[in-house]
Amino acid sequence: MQTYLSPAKLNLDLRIIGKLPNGYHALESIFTLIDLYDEIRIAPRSDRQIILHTPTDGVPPEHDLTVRAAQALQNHSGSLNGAEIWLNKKIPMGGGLGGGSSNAATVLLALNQLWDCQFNQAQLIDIGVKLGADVPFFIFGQTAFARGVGEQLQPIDIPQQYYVLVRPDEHVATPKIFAHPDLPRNSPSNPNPTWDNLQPLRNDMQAVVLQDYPKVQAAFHLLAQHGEPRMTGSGSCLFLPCETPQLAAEIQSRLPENWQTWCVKNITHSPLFTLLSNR
Ligand SMILES: C[C@@](CO)(OP(=O)(O)O)[C@H](O)COP(=O)(O)OP(=O)(O)OC[C@H]1O[C@@H](n2ccc(N)nc2=O)[C@H](O)[C@@H]1O
Ligand SMILES: Nc1ncnc2c1ncn2[C@@H]1O[C@H](COP(=O)(O)OP(=O)(O)O)[C@@H](O)[C@H]1O
Repeated sequence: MQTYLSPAKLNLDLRIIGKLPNGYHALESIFTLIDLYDEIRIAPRSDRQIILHTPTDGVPPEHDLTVRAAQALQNHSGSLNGAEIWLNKKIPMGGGLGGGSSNAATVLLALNQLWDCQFNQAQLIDIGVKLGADVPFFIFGQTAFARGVGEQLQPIDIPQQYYVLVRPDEHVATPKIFAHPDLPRNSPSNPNPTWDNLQPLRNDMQAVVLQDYPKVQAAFHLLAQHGEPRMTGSGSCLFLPCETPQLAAEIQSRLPENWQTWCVKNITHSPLFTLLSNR
């Protein structure tokens, strides 16, 4: 049985450029993968049952994005197969790291191969976006500039970076931030995005989160003593870019011991990239 690594993401830059007809916000964002992974083992079954052997606290198995992704693929392909799934979660949930979306993308890519569905990348993205706005990026599987709600993707070159990643002890409700009256919603669109012309990088959701969540603000100010931290997605995780892994480790060692912290780096491609033979 194969083990698949399901990576986390950071939004290195995130701008809100307007609203879409369906009320969702139109975003432009640099997404990168980082080397913090959940592990997923999958064994195909010859009946249609989908069994998650390792439910996560607080997530009923039928709501788990691994199960929902497998069911979505069954529905779209008409496959008569099923799957047994084991999920070892290491990516904190609800922190803007996209773990659930990554798990969904991993299951779609793996079962597309194991069930021989032969969907190409664009077809899997169409199936995936209905499970969550970040799923298309994880199927795309490489550093990307995203538009729309995150489903229009193009590759973008970015430098190798190391990050101190911090999970403040606070849960930020994404819908509340998108509905916030003070959220900026009119950043100009960038027709030709590059790493250089997007400087200085920013996250349009950050100011309202810092304003409303004191623990995120406190973590931000402490990290700011060592560099220029930013928030990923709608938070609450913060990352501090560092030029070397040594510097990241040294800064991490000076942070309060009761904080949840990691030293991570960006990776150019997902470990799942090779599963898409039919790009
Ligand atoms: C902000 C981002 C950036 O990567 O990441 P996360 O913080 O979730 O990791 C995503 O766009 C998060 O998209 P997604 O994960 O699908 O958001 P959900 O929690 O499902 O959205 C909750 C609610 O936020 C609003 N919403 C969401 C996305 C969007 N582009 N515009 C919106 O207005 C909608 O009202 C939606 O019902
Ligand atoms: N396999 C899964 N892993 C993580 N979260 C999941 C999963 N399945 C369902 N969820 C739900 O999705 C929510 C968002 O999770 P996640 O993608 O990790 O965070 P975020 O959207 O902040 O990046 C979780 O709070 C949880 O309720």
